[in-house]
Amino acid sequence: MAGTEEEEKFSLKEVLDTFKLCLSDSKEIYLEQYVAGWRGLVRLLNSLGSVFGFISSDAVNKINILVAHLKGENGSRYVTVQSMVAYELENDLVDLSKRGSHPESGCRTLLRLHRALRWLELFLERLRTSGEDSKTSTMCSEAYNESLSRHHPWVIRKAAGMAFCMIPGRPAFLEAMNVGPPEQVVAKLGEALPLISEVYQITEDLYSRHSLMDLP
Ligand SMILES: CCCCCCCCCCCCC/C=C/[C@@H](O)[C@H](COP(=O)(O)O)NC(=O)CCCCCCCCCCCCCCC
Repeated sequence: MAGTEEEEKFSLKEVLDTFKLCLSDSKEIYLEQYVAGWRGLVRLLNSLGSVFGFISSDAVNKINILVAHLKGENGSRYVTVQSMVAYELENDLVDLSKRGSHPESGCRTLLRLHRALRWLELFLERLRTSGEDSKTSTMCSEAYNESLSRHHPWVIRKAAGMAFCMIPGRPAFLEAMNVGPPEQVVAKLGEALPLISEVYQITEDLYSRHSLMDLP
């Protein structure tokens, strides 16, 4: 379900900028910018080929759920991830142990993207430190096995494994980031990663403080 916006050219710089804007001075995470960061990543994924469509459409689906909360009548409670968690928990809007009347809570939806952000962090760190001959597909599946895979059933793991084999090689992948020559991409990744890690860690701490790590 790639809309025109998703089809625009991806630039790593732009994703970096939105993740930068994500954090308030008091380290709260603005949901609108978080979602914008994900939109940028979806654009890159779409530009890599239609075999990744099942992955990007799940991400888009989750992005859209969060946008609907943001634009909904209680949108003001969804301005930051912290305010969203507080609001949904205070008002019993989260299915905590099994799926029930809140299958699209902001908390459970964001948790899926949050787990994927860990994959991204691990993958980009491998990419950043990799040599010219390293295989992107190996980096991708190693990062996946260390993170997201434990949350996915066998059939998704299988499909993801097949998709990883279709990832372009390192030179083409770096080029797809639209930053410039490989050294510049590596430098940009060096800037992007601490930010992504910080956003990940803040969410992780928030979710574990509220025992939200296993939301169904
Ligand atoms: C570059 C290759 C991209 C590989 C992406 C690696 C992640 C593989 C994830 C496979 C997910 C398959 C789709 C289905 C997932 C859902 O079952 C599952 C659970 O949802 P549910 O509880 O609502 O049922 N959903 C999820 O875990 C969320 C997955 C979201 C994946 C977003 C991945 C976006 C990746 C963007 C890559 C961009 C490359 C970065 C370079 C700067």
